Amino acid sequence: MVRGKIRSLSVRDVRFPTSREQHGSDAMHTDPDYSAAYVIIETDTADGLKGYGLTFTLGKGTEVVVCAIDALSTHVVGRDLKEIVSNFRGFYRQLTSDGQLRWIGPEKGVIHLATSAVLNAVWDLWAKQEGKPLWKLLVDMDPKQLVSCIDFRYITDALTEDEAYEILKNGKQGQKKREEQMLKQGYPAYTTSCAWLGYTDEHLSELCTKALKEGWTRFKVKVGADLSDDIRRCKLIREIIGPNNLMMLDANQRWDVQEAIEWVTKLAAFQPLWIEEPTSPDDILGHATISRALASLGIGVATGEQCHNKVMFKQFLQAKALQYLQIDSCRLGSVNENLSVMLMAKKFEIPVCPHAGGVGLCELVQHLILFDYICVSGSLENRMCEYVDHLHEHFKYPVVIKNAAYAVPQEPGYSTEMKEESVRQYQFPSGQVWKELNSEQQGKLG
Ligand SMILES: C[C@H](O)[C@@H](O)[C@@H](O)[C@H](O)C(=O)O
Ligand SMILES: [Mg+2]
Repeated sequence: MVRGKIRSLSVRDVRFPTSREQHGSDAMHTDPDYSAAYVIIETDTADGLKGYGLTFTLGKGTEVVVCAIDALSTHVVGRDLKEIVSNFRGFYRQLTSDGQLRWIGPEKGVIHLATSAVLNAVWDLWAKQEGKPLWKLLVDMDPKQLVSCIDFRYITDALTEDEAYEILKNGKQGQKKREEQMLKQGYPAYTTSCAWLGYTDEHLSELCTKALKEGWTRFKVKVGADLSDDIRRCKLIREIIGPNNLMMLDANQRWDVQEAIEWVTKLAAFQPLWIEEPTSPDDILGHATISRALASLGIGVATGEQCHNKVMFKQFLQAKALQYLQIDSCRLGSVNENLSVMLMAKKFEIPVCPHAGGVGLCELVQHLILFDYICVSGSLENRMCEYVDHLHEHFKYPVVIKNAAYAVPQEPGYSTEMKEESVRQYQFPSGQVWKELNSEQQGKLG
């Protein structure tokens, strides 16, 4: 049973020097240090359970998010957990409507990433207190209660509370069977680990060959910086993976609208399933234009990792501007806002294929996509969840991949807890790893 008053909220700046080996590199983020603003909430109960939450960031951005989390903590500390979850919509509204802080959002950018980290910690704690993994907490919840976690303000023209309730009620049909199926076979995944933009051809060939042997059948390739490089790399990968496996492309917002159409048309011969983030993540009509232009080539548009809230997703759906919707567990306002987006996607019949990777994103989003399959979409058609093979060793309950699918997590909580030793080592700038990198740098300079 949910219990206790929140006694403290602390936040740490944890960074991993992934840029040194070009892990995570793409056409716009050439030196990403995968990082997390990592939140811990403690209660006054004697059970010792804590809530862990995070949001994914890159290097320097983390310190700004940490400040925003500190600023939000006044809404959390001193609050009764039962009171929060029994009016979760109200609590969400309170966090996102702070009369002063909303000016630096609202519901977007740094302040929204901070909101997500805080709420992720609350969901983790709630699931732990119930003794269930988060996906199971959601699956077992009554549709009325699920709906009560969602703030419908700004989306009722696309999805009303009654419609959301209907979708969830209908989703009950066959739920047990789908849950068992997931426990047996896991949720299908694709890999992005083989073809970061900064990898050499040799390295990506090695990684692709190895991934194929491990049973991967779906591969994402970074593109967008140089057309002749893209043609060479896509050709190489298509040759390795063969004609029947899936290839997806990701340009990370590099192009203008017309440029995107022309560039992707030149890559069409390699039969990509989608082009991800072809242009600015805010350009809904631009994405719609690209979608229309590429439809006859059989290439869809995917986006969402930097789609900052449910209003944006609503418009993407209304404008038919995406064919694959990529929710993100840490960019949207936690489970609450992700629920609303999954339900809108169901109504508009668009498959949800979550963004993952980074640090912790796979750990978190696996819970959401399991819920989506079991209770909302009920379908695996055109659906898969991203997987990236980095930094899982720092989590207490890391994701498990079996036969290119996410094995269903069993431990109570949202899989957000990091190993204390990792947090200590990688905390910026005082952790041992950063101290050593810093003195190495000083040595080079001196
Ligand atoms: C900077 C990051 O690694 C991004 O390149 C990454 O999130 C990527 O867009 C993805 O789809 O996984
Ligand atoms: Mg991407």
